[in-house]
Amino acid sequence: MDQPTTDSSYPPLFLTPRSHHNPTPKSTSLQPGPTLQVPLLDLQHLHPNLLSQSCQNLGLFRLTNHGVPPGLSARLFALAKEILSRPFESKVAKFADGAVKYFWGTPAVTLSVKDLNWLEGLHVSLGRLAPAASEAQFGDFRNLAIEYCVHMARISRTLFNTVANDLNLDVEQRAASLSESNGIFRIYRYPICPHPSGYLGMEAHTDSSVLTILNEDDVGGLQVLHENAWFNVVPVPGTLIVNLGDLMQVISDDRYNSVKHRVLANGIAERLSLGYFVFPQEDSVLRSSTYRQFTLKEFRAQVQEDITKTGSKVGLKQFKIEKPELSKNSLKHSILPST
Ligand SMILES: O=C(O)CCC(=O)C(=O)O
Ligand SMILES: [Fe+2]
Repeated sequence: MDQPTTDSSYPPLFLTPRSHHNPTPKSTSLQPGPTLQVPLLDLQHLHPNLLSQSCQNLGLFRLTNHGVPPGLSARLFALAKEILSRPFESKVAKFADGAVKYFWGTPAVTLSVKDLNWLEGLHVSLGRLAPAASEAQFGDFRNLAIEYCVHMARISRTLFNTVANDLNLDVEQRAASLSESNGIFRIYRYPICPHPSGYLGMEAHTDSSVLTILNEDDVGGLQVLHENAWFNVVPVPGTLIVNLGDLMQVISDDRYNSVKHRVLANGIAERLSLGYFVFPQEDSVLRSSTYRQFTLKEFRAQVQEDITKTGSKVGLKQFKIEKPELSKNSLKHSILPST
Protein backbone atom coordinates (compact mmCIF):
# COMPACT_ATOMS: atom_id res chain seq x y z
CA MET A 1 0.00 0.00 0.00
CA ASP A 2 1.25 3.46 -0.90
CA GLN A 3 2.35 5.72 1.90
CA PRO A 4 1.09 9.29 1.74
CA THR A 5 3.70 12.01 1.81
CA THR A 6 3.42 13.74 5.16
CA ASP A 7 5.16 17.04 4.55
CA SER A 8 2.81 19.65 6.02
CA SER A 9 4.33 22.33 3.82
CA TYR A 10 2.95 20.62 0.71
CA PRO A 11 -0.41 21.70 -0.73
CA PRO A 12 -2.88 19.07 0.59
CA LEU A 13 -3.65 17.74 -2.89
CA PHE A 14 0.03 16.83 -3.26
CA LEU A 15 -0.14 14.62 -0.17
CA THR A 16 -2.64 12.00 -1.28
CA PRO A 17 -1.30 8.47 -1.61
CA ARG A 18 -0.22 7.28 -5.03
CA SER A 19 -3.23 4.96 -5.41
CA HIS A 20 -5.65 7.89 -5.04
CA HIS A 21 -4.17 9.66 -8.02
CA ASN A 22 -5.55 8.63 -11.32
CA PRO A 23 -4.06 11.01 -13.82
CA THR A 24 -4.24 10.57 -17.55
CA PRO A 25 -0.80 9.46 -18.66
CA LYS A 26 0.82 12.47 -20.28
CA SER A 27 2.51 10.71 -23.18
CA THR A 28 5.32 8.33 -23.89
CA SER A 29 7.50 11.36 -24.52
CA LEU A 30 7.67 11.78 -20.75
CA GLN A 31 10.50 9.25 -20.79
CA PRO A 32 13.74 11.06 -19.99
CA GLY A 33 14.78 12.52 -23.31
CA PRO A 34 18.17 13.04 -24.92
CA THR A 35 20.39 15.83 -23.64
CA LEU A 36 20.30 19.15 -25.43
CA GLN A 37 23.55 20.79 -26.52
CA VAL A 38 22.86 24.25 -25.11
CA PRO A 39 24.96 27.08 -26.61
CA LEU A 40 27.22 28.65 -23.97
CA LEU A 41 27.63 32.43 -23.99
CA ASP A 42 30.06 34.46 -21.94
CA LEU A 43 28.38 37.69 -20.84
CA GLN A 44 31.66 39.51 -20.37
CA HIS A 45 32.79 38.67 -23.89
CA LEU A 46 29.43 38.56 -25.57
CA HIS A 47 29.70 37.31 -29.11
CA PRO A 48 26.89 39.01 -31.08
CA ASN A 49 26.83 36.38 -33.85
CA LEU A 50 26.64 33.49 -31.43
CA LEU A 51 23.87 35.28 -29.53
CA SER A 52 21.95 35.90 -32.73
CA GLN A 53 22.33 32.29 -33.86
CA SER A 54 21.18 30.97 -30.47
CA CYS A 55 18.13 33.24 -30.59
CA GLN A 56 17.27 32.07 -34.10
CA ASN A 57 17.90 28.35 -33.74
CA LEU A 58 16.94 27.27 -30.27
CA GLY A 59 15.65 30.39 -28.55
CA LEU A 60 17.65 29.37 -25.50
CA PHE A 61 21.23 29.55 -24.29
CA ARG A 62 23.38 29.18 -21.21
CA LEU A 63 25.15 32.15 -19.71
CA THR A 64 28.44 32.12 -17.88
CA ASN A 65 30.49 35.01 -16.47
CA HIS A 66 27.18 36.73 -15.73
CA GLY A 67 28.39 38.58 -12.65
CA VAL A 68 25.77 37.31 -10.17
CA PRO A 69 27.75 36.57 -6.99
CA PRO A 70 27.47 32.83 -6.21
CA GLY A 71 26.83 33.72 -2.55
CA LEU A 72 23.78 35.79 -3.51
CA SER A 73 22.21 32.94 -5.47
CA ALA A 74 23.01 30.52 -2.66
CA ARG A 75 21.40 32.78 -0.03
CA LEU A 76 18.30 33.24 -2.18
CA PHE A 77 17.94 29.50 -2.79
CA ALA A 78 18.32 28.82 0.93
CA LEU A 79 15.72 31.44 1.81
CA ALA A 80 13.36 30.20 -0.92
CA LYS A 81 13.65 26.69 0.53
CA GLU A 82 13.03 27.97 4.03
CA ILE A 83 9.96 30.02 3.04
CA LEU A 84 8.41 27.29 0.91
CA SER A 85 9.03 24.70 3.66
CA ARG A 86 6.69 26.60 6.00
CA PRO A 87 3.29 25.03 6.68
CA PHE A 88 0.95 25.27 3.70
CA GLU A 89 -1.68 27.30 5.60
CA SER A 90 0.84 29.88 6.74
CA LYS A 91 2.05 30.42 3.15
CA VAL A 92 -1.55 30.83 1.97
CA ALA A 93 -2.29 33.31 4.76
CA LYS A 94 0.92 35.32 4.58
CA PHE A 95 1.19 35.69 0.82
CA ALA A 96 -2.48 36.02 -0.07
CA ASP A 97 -2.27 39.44 -1.63
CA GLY A 98 0.05 42.30 -2.49
CA ALA A 99 3.41 42.33 -4.24
CA VAL A 100 4.23 38.75 -3.28
CA LYS A 101 1.66 36.01 -3.96
CA TYR A 102 1.76 32.33 -3.12
CA PHE A 103 0.48 29.94 -5.79
CA TRP A 104 0.40 26.21 -6.28
CA GLY A 105 -0.80 23.73 -8.91
CA THR A 106 -0.78 26.29 -11.69
CA PRO A 107 1.85 28.55 -13.23
CA ALA A 108 -0.86 31.08 -14.16
CA VAL A 109 -1.16 32.42 -10.57
CA THR A 110 -4.70 33.74 -10.85
CA LEU A 111 -6.33 31.10 -13.02
CA SER A 112 -6.70 27.34 -13.07
CA VAL A 113 -5.11 25.64 -16.02
CA LYS A 114 -6.48 22.37 -17.45
CA ASP A 115 -4.10 20.03 -15.66
CA LEU A 116 -2.64 20.17 -12.19
CA ASN A 117 0.99 21.31 -12.35
CA TRP A 118 3.14 19.76 -9.63
CA LEU A 119 4.63 22.99 -8.36
CA GLU A 120 4.23 25.83 -5.93
CA GLY A 121 5.93 29.16 -5.58
CA LEU A 122 5.97 32.86 -4.86
CA HIS A 123 5.20 35.37 -7.57
CA VAL A 124 6.80 38.79 -7.04
CA SER A 125 5.67 41.86 -9.01
CA LEU A 126 8.90 43.84 -8.88
CA GLY A 127 7.36 47.25 -9.53
CA ARG A 128 5.20 46.81 -6.44
CA LEU A 129 7.87 45.28 -4.23
CA ALA A 130 10.15 48.29 -4.00
CA PRO A 131 9.96 50.40 -1.96
CA ALA A 132 6.39 50.17 -0.66
CA ALA A 133 6.29 46.60 0.64
CA SER A 134 6.75 46.45 4.36
CA GLU A 135 10.08 45.27 5.75
CA ALA A 136 8.35 43.42 8.50
CA GLN A 137 6.32 41.29 6.15
CA PHE A 138 9.07 40.30 3.74
CA GLY A 139 12.26 40.98 5.64
CA ASP A 140 15.35 39.38 4.08
CA PHE A 141 13.41 38.02 1.17
CA ARG A 142 12.53 41.49 -0.09
CA ASN A 143 16.12 42.70 0.15
CA LEU A 144 17.62 39.61 -1.44
CA ALA A 145 15.03 39.58 -4.23
CA ILE A 146 15.75 43.24 -5.02
CA GLU A 147 19.51 42.69 -4.99
CA TYR A 148 19.20 39.62 -7.23
CA CYS A 149 16.81 41.35 -9.65
CA VAL A 150 19.17 44.31 -10.09
CA HIS A 151 21.56 41.74 -11.57
CA MET A 152 18.78 40.21 -13.67
CA ALA A 153 17.87 43.66 -15.05
CA ARG A 154 21.51 44.36 -15.89
CA ILE A 155 21.86 41.03 -17.70
CA SER A 156 18.58 41.48 -19.61
CA ARG A 157 19.56 44.98 -20.70
CA THR A 158 22.98 43.84 -21.93
CA LEU A 159 21.48 40.96 -23.89
CA PHE A 160 18.65 43.09 -25.24
CA ASN A 161 20.95 45.88 -26.44
CA THR A 162 23.04 43.35 -28.32
CA VAL A 163 20.06 41.71 -30.03
CA ALA A 164 18.55 45.15 -30.74
CA ASN A 165 21.60 45.84 -32.92
CA ASP A 166 21.19 42.50 -34.66
CA LEU A 167 17.51 43.30 -35.31
CA ASN A 168 18.22 46.91 -36.35
CA LEU A 169 15.65 48.23 -33.88
CA ASP A 170 15.25 51.99 -33.90
CA VAL A 171 15.42 54.15 -30.76
CA GLU A 172 11.65 54.12 -30.33
CA GLN A 173 11.40 50.32 -30.62
CA ARG A 174 14.25 49.85 -28.15
CA ALA A 175 12.56 52.07 -25.60
CA ALA A 176 9.14 50.44 -26.10
CA SER A 177 10.36 46.85 -25.86
CA LEU A 178 11.94 46.55 -22.44
CA SER A 179 10.99 47.94 -19.05
CA GLU A 180 12.96 46.44 -16.19
CA SER A 181 10.61 47.98 -13.61
CA ASN A 182 7.78 45.86 -14.99
CA GLY A 183 9.63 42.61 -14.33
CA ILE A 184 8.38 39.54 -12.50
CA PHE A 185 10.43 37.37 -10.20
CA ARG A 186 9.35 33.90 -9.10
CA ILE A 187 10.67 31.25 -6.81
CA TYR A 188 9.48 27.74 -7.58
CA ARG A 189 9.46 24.54 -5.62
CA TYR A 190 8.57 21.35 -7.48
CA PRO A 191 7.46 19.03 -4.67
CA ILE A 192 8.10 15.29 -4.80
CA CYS A 193 5.36 13.78 -6.95
CA PRO A 194 3.95 10.34 -6.05
CA HIS A 195 3.08 9.65 -9.69
CA PRO A 196 5.69 11.44 -11.79
CA SER A 197 4.74 9.90 -15.12
CA GLY A 198 1.18 11.21 -14.76
CA TYR A 199 2.01 14.84 -14.07
CA LEU A 200 4.26 17.64 -15.15
CA GLY A 201 6.04 20.03 -12.82
CA MET A 202 5.15 22.75 -15.28
CA GLU A 203 3.18 22.09 -18.44
CA ALA A 204 4.58 22.79 -21.90
CA HIS A 205 4.43 26.49 -22.66
CA THR A 206 6.20 29.45 -24.16
CA ASP A 207 6.87 32.40 -21.87
CA SER A 208 4.99 35.65 -22.49
CA SER A 209 8.11 37.69 -21.64
CA VAL A 210 10.73 39.32 -23.83
CA LEU A 211 13.45 37.35 -22.02
CA THR A 212 13.42 34.90 -19.12
CA ILE A 213 16.42 34.13 -16.94
CA LEU A 214 16.33 30.84 -15.02
CA ASN A 215 18.55 29.82 -12.16
CA GLU A 216 18.08 26.20 -11.10
CA ASP A 217 19.45 23.85 -8.47
CA ASP A 218 21.19 20.62 -9.44
CA VAL A 219 18.11 18.35 -9.62
CA GLY A 220 17.18 18.87 -13.30
CA GLY A 221 13.86 18.38 -15.05
CA LEU A 222 13.72 21.30 -17.48
CA GLN A 223 13.05 20.15 -21.04
CA VAL A 224 12.97 22.02 -24.32
CA LEU A 225 11.09 21.18 -27.50
CA HIS A 226 13.48 21.13 -30.43
CA GLU A 227 12.68 19.76 -33.87
CA ASN A 228 9.54 18.09 -32.46
CA ALA A 229 11.36 16.19 -29.71
CA TRP A 230 11.81 16.91 -25.99
CA PHE A 231 15.39 17.35 -24.84
CA ASN A 232 16.75 17.60 -21.30
CA VAL A 233 18.53 20.74 -20.23
CA VAL A 234 21.11 19.44 -17.79
CA PRO A 235 21.89 21.75 -14.84
CA VAL A 236 25.37 23.28 -14.85
CA PRO A 237 26.24 24.91 -11.49
CA GLY A 238 27.00 28.62 -11.59
CA THR A 239 25.38 29.22 -14.98
CA LEU A 240 22.03 30.77 -15.91
CA ILE A 241 19.62 29.63 -18.61
CA VAL A 242 18.13 32.36 -20.79
CA ASN A 243 15.11 31.66 -22.95
CA LEU A 244 13.31 33.98 -25.32
CA GLY A 245 9.64 34.73 -24.77
CA ASP A 246 6.75 35.45 -27.10
CA LEU A 247 7.32 39.19 -27.15
CA MET A 248 10.90 38.76 -28.37
CA GLN A 249 9.54 36.64 -31.20
CA VAL A 250 7.20 39.53 -32.08
CA ILE A 251 9.89 42.20 -31.80
CA SER A 252 12.14 40.14 -34.07
CA ASP A 253 9.41 39.61 -36.69
CA ASP A 254 9.69 35.85 -36.16
CA ARG A 255 13.45 35.76 -36.78
CA TYR A 256 13.92 34.62 -33.19
CA ASN A 257 12.20 31.72 -31.52
CA SER A 258 10.08 31.75 -28.34
CA VAL A 259 11.03 28.26 -27.28
CA LYS A 260 8.50 25.75 -25.92
CA HIS A 261 9.62 24.17 -22.66
CA ARG A 262 8.31 22.26 -19.66
CA VAL A 263 9.44 20.78 -16.35
CA LEU A 264 9.11 17.07 -15.55
CA ALA A 265 7.65 15.94 -12.23
CA ASN A 266 10.07 14.09 -9.99
CA GLY A 267 9.27 11.10 -7.73
CA ILE A 268 12.47 11.27 -5.71
CA ALA A 269 13.73 14.81 -5.21
CA GLU A 270 12.28 18.28 -4.84
CA ARG A 271 13.54 20.89 -7.27
CA LEU A 272 13.98 24.64 -6.71
CA SER A 273 14.38 27.29 -9.38
CA LEU A 274 14.34 31.08 -9.64
CA GLY A 275 12.78 32.77 -12.65
CA TYR A 276 13.09 36.39 -13.77
CA PHE A 277 10.84 37.63 -16.58
CA VAL A 278 11.35 40.95 -18.31
CA PHE A 279 8.57 42.72 -20.23
CA PRO A 280 7.84 45.99 -22.02
CA GLN A 281 5.71 48.59 -20.26
CA GLU A 282 2.04 47.60 -20.08
CA ASP A 283 0.90 50.23 -22.60
CA SER A 284 3.81 50.29 -25.03
CA VAL A 285 2.70 49.35 -28.52
CA LEU A 286 4.67 46.51 -30.08
CA ARG A 287 5.04 46.86 -33.83
CA SER A 288 5.86 44.01 -36.15
CA SER A 289 5.20 43.08 -39.75
CA THR A 290 4.03 39.58 -38.84
CA TYR A 291 1.70 40.41 -35.92
CA ARG A 292 -0.95 43.05 -35.54
CA GLN A 293 -0.01 45.91 -33.21
CA PHE A 294 -0.73 45.19 -29.57
CA THR A 295 0.29 46.15 -26.06
CA LEU A 296 1.40 43.87 -23.24
CA LYS A 297 -1.86 44.67 -21.49
CA GLU A 298 -3.81 43.33 -24.49
CA PHE A 299 -1.58 40.28 -24.74
CA ARG A 300 -2.04 39.41 -21.07
CA ALA A 301 -5.82 39.87 -21.34
CA GLN A 302 -5.91 37.54 -24.36
CA VAL A 303 -3.82 34.91 -22.55
CA GLN A 304 -6.13 35.06 -19.52
CA GLU A 305 -9.20 34.80 -21.75
CA ASP A 306 -7.76 31.78 -23.59
CA ILE A 307 -6.85 30.02 -20.35
CA THR A 308 -10.36 30.64 -19.00
CA LYS A 309 -11.93 29.29 -22.17
CA THR A 310 -9.62 26.42 -23.03
CA GLY A 311 -7.52 25.72 -19.93
CA SER A 312 -4.33 26.53 -21.85
CA LYS A 313 -2.48 29.48 -23.27
CA VAL A 314 -2.97 29.96 -27.02
CA GLY A 315 -0.38 32.71 -27.31
CA LEU A 316 0.89 34.48 -30.39
CA LYS A 317 -1.40 32.72 -32.86
CA GLN A 318 -4.12 35.10 -31.70
CA PHE A 319 -2.15 38.09 -32.96
CA LYS A 320 -0.63 36.74 -36.16
CA ILE A 321 -1.50 38.55 -39.35
CA GLU A 322 -2.95 35.97 -41.69
CA LYS A 323 -1.24 36.15 -45.05
CA PRO A 324 -3.89 35.43 -47.71
CA GLU A 325 -3.14 32.06 -49.27
CA LEU A 326 -2.55 32.08 -52.96
CA SER A 327 -5.64 30.61 -54.57
CA LYS A 328 -5.29 28.09 -57.38
CA ASN A 329 -6.54 30.76 -59.79
CA SER A 330 -4.03 33.34 -58.68
CA LEU A 331 -1.34 30.69 -59.11
CA LYS A 332 -2.55 29.97 -62.63
CA HIS A 333 -2.38 33.63 -63.46
CA SER A 334 1.16 33.86 -62.30
CA ILE A 335 2.23 31.16 -64.73
CA LEU A 336 3.19 32.59 -68.08
CA PRO A 337 1.04 31.30 -70.89
CA SER A 338 2.94 28.86 -73.05
CA THR A 339 3.84 30.14 -76.43
O1 LIG B 1 11.60 26.00 -13.30
C1 LIG B 1 12.05 26.06 -14.44
O2 LIG B 1 13.16 25.62 -14.73
C2 LIG B 1 11.22 26.61 -15.57
C3 LIG B 1 10.20 27.61 -15.17
C4 LIG B 1 9.46 28.17 -16.34
O3 LIG B 1 9.48 27.67 -17.42
C5 LIG B 1 8.67 29.41 -16.17
O4 LIG B 1 8.60 29.92 -15.07
O5 LIG B 1 8.11 29.90 -17.16
FE1 LIG C 1 8.73 29.10 -18.84
